[in-house]
Amino acid sequence: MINRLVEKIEQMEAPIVVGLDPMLSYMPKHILKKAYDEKGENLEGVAEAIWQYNKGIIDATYDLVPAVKPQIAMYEQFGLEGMSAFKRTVDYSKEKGLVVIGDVKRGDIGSTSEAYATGHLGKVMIGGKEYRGFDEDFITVNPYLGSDGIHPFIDVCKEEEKGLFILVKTSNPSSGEFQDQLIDEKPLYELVGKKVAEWGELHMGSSYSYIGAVVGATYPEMGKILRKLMPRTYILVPGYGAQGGKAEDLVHYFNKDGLGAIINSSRGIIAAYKQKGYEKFGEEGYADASRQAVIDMREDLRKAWMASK
Ligand SMILES: O=C(O)c1cc(=O)[nH]c(=O)n1[C@@H]1O[C@H](COP(=O)(O)O)[C@@H](O)[C@H]1O
Repeated sequence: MINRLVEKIEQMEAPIVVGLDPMLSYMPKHILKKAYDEKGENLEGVAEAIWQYNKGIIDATYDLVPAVKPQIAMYEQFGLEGMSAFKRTVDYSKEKGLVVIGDVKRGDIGSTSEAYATGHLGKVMIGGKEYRGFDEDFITVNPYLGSDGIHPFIDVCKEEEKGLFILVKTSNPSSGEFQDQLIDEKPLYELVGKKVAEWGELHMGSSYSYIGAVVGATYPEMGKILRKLMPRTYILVPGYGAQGGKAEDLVHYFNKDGLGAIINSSRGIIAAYKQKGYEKFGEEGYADASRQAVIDMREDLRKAWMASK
């Protein structure tokens, strides 16, 4: 799957992931009303609205971007109905040829990680028949429990030709509280980055490993160091746009081949119609606004890359 992701990034000249983090406050009124009229003003109605909203964005952007990243918490908050909107979103995105990164941030003791890996990336056999759970292509994983919490995910990825993005340095303001702590004079995120690179060397696609890393756009100096520490690791970079990450900060997350990083934007794309510069689209045109936001992001990244040469 890492090879397919890299190929799609190259073909589309867009190292961009659309983050599908639907929030009710972004939902255009016409979508909410239609869903409530059909399914009732309840969890089922909300789940229907989420699905319709996502479908509009996927239809408007799938020919421009290689991947989407549905963030499971945004669905989970609406219980089973929300989770079924998550699954519909995963399946539909795959039908449209998108690589799906399930942002699930799992990680536990070995046996529990095994079950998470099966549910999100693998399969179960029941009565001699094969069943798949959420079946994303990649998932995000939290490495804090150590190797035995990570190996079950790697094993399933190897078998299924899928992949991981392991949290190394996160984009949030307090990420340094633990991640920047020094151990033998090295910050923890560097130790984790080294470990991710080691796991990655043993699990390679053609030019990059299918064991990737997450490094936030909001810490560009650390991104630069981590890029060098993990040369063959694909880096998923959240924090562009809404969290303040700028295109010029991101050039060092890429290798000289122009590859090695994929930048996520969630609110900046899916709620573009609410933002300055996109007013002309209005609520009805939210999906067209998201398409325009992808085009603008691609241009922003391209310009910064060219300026760095
Ligand atoms: O794993 C992630 O995707 C992630 C890691 C991180 O360090 N920071 C971070 O913001 N994210 C996710 O990336 C998305 C960022 O959303 P926006 O800030 O709206 O672009 C959310 O889904 C976050 O959960």
